[in-house]
Amino acid sequence: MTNKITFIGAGNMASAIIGGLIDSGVTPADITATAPRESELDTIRTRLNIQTQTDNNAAASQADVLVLAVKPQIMRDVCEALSDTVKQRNPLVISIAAGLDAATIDQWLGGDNAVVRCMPNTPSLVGRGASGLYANARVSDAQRDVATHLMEAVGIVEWVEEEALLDAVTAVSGSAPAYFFLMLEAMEDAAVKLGLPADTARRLAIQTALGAATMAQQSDKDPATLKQNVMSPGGTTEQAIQHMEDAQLRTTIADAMQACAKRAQAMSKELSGH
Ligand SMILES: NC(=O)C1=CN([C@@H]2O[C@H](COP(=O)(O)OP(=O)(O)OC[C@H]3O[C@@H](n4cnc5c(N)ncnc54)[C@H](O)[C@@H]3O)[C@@H](O)[C@H]2O)C=CC1
Ligand SMILES: O=C(O)[C@@H]1CCC=N1
Repeated sequence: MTNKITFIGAGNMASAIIGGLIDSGVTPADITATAPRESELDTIRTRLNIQTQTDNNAAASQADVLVLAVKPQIMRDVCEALSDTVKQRNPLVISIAAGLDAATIDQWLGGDNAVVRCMPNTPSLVGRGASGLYANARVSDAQRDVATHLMEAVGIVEWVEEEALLDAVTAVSGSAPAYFFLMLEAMEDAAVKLGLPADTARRLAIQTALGAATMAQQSDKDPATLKQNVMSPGGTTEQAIQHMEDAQLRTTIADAMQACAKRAQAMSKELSGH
């Protein structure tokens, strides 16, 4: 990819994506990241050998792709201050901010922009991310490919054709690393109650999660079948799964994901002001 890419914001998500891009062969000199403080930029420049800037407009004036990676609460100020530069340069804009719709980002940037909205997740930090992407009508097929390439540097990419579906993406992948971390916490606690040392329990639970996810990814069998394959009739797993079913774990998960998607919708209204 020969495009010049500018990241507005150089925090966790931006540095994860930049690291992935460099690993996938993008020339570090083609990447610029911005942040208000030199001290933060020093770290990322030394580590990744990219260009850095404290002036967002100077960085955006070079960009073919402009990735907006600041917190949603400051996005309005950041976008409005970039609007003149963006009008002149006309880059592909990719926003990774949670809860801000493409039309709002476009409006804050002055209108008529090609905007891709992306919902990534934190496993992007280790190259195992899952991102949902939505493009507004101004995004060309070539620009879609650029956005796909960019986010595939840190994981898998799934496009949605209706923006509202990004709320479902938030529920199933954006927020979902936390569900699995909760499961790991609970399993470790329970194993300690059964007598195992905490560090042993943690290692076993983490490896099991990794193994189960890898099997689910590599097998041609669906998760229900893989689950059934662990459950010997009259055996131990059957007892555990029956307990989870009786306790309505599926309903709990469905309700939690509904609450997550609902909050994504509400955040969008709060942040965009409509
Ligand atoms: N952490 C997560 O699980 C997910 C985060 N996101 C989104 O990613 C975005 C970034 O999140 P993180 O990287 O976790 O945050 P972070 O706090 O690590 O990074 C934010 C960056 O913005 C910089 N910044 C602050 N003011 C700025 C300004 N005026 N101009 C330029 N840069 C400025 C900060 O110095 C920092 O480098 C957020 O919009 C968040 O909603 C999306 C999905 C998942
Ligand atoms: O909890 C949040 O609001 C953000 C969005 C997805 C993950 N973290």
